[in-house]
Amino acid sequence: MSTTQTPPSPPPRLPISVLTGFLGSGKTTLLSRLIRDPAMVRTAVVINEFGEVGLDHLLVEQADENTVLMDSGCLCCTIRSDLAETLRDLYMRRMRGDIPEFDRVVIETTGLADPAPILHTLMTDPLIASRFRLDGVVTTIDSVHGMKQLDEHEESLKQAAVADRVVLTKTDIAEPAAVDALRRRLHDLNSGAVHVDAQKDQHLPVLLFDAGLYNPATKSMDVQRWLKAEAYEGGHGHDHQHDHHHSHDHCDHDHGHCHHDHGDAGHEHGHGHHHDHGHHDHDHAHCDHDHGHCTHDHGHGHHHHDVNRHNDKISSFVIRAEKPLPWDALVTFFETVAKAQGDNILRVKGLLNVEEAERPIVIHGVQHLFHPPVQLDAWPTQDHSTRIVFIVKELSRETVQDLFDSVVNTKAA
Ligand SMILES: Nc1nc2c(ncn2[C@@H]2O[C@H](COP(=O)(O)OP(=O)(O)OP(=O)(O)O)[C@@H](O)[C@H]2O)c(=O)[nH]1
Repeated sequence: MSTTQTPPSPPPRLPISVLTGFLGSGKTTLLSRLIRDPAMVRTAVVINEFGEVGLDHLLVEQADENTVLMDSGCLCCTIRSDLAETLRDLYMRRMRGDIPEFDRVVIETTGLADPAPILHTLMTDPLIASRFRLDGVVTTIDSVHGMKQLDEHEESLKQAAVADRVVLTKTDIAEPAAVDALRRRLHDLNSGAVHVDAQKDQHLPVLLFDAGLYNPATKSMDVQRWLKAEAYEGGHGHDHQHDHHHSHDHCDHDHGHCHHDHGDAGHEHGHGHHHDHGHHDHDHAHCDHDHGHCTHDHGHGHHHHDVNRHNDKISSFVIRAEKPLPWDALVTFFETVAKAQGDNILRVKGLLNVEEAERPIVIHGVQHLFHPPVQLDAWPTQDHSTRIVFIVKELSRETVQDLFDSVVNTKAA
């Protein structure tokens, strides 16, 4: 057989990272740092306006009025009429050779954007979905105002809830106790996200990108790193292992808090400092609550997302089943949950043990839309249970679990 008979394989889909975050939370500041970084070579960054990232002295070449090349090798382009058109256009110009080849895209969203429709576009527009894949959502959170924004703006909550990477900004000007309280709240909202500190962390491109299922470092599907079911179930130990160097001390810090809360909280309150801003009083209230809650978690080995200490409408949990499940039943479950609760489901990620399949199956959904399932080569660990992570709004774990039990009938398992 000659190799010429092999049909050409489709070009690999380019990873897209969506950068979101509330108004003024530091997206542009983060981007202007990123585009100067040599590790951003062969990255196309879609920004709202050139002016805001201060490109002038870094500019190497202007490809056209919408696109410039930086001396870091990063390509910057401004958004055209809408995101879908911008991406299609970018891809075509890359194909034609009008602009340098790029291997990755980063998209800046506007501060008030609900990320779900953006993720929707990426998944449903046929031309986009066949050429790009969502690598991950990066969300900037303002350490000074973030707590208040989470309280008052649902978009801010959603942005934090769907994040794969949470970037805490302005930690240089926020009270350490407020930053800690914010970290704990973010951990409760979405415990699988890796936390990055915009002020302290170096090597941002490495920390922020390659959050998806495919791990370019190992050239394989890294489902453990991506799914992080243990983190959503409150299993702290596992998370550390799989966060590897990316999460380093911040994530340790997060988790450490739940263990050391008593001491830390005592310390924070004992000092009675920083009542200079109104919102700090507010933070303290959160801290008090945190303190008690963590005791509860550890004392009972309880899943801490069930009771949301902030009354956030958003929560995350894992549905788990030990025995292999019939594919039909799983499909019915996903269809039913999507139909009944699609608007309340922000993200679903799952590793499935399917009766009819020899190997594990991975699914990934945003609201009522699901990516085509992917079959892995092997189970990542000895644990062959089905684990489905749900990040939801105004939807209880019981509702989803009941539906799962009634459709998939695992109660006896
Ligand atoms: N001290 C400090 N200031 C920061 C940090 N990050 C951002 N800022 C400042 O916060 C303000 C808002 O930052 P931007 O980067 O413009 O925020 P943005 O999210 O792009 O804002 P919008 O485009 O309005 O949504 C600017 O004055 C920044 O200089 C940080 O880590 N520390």
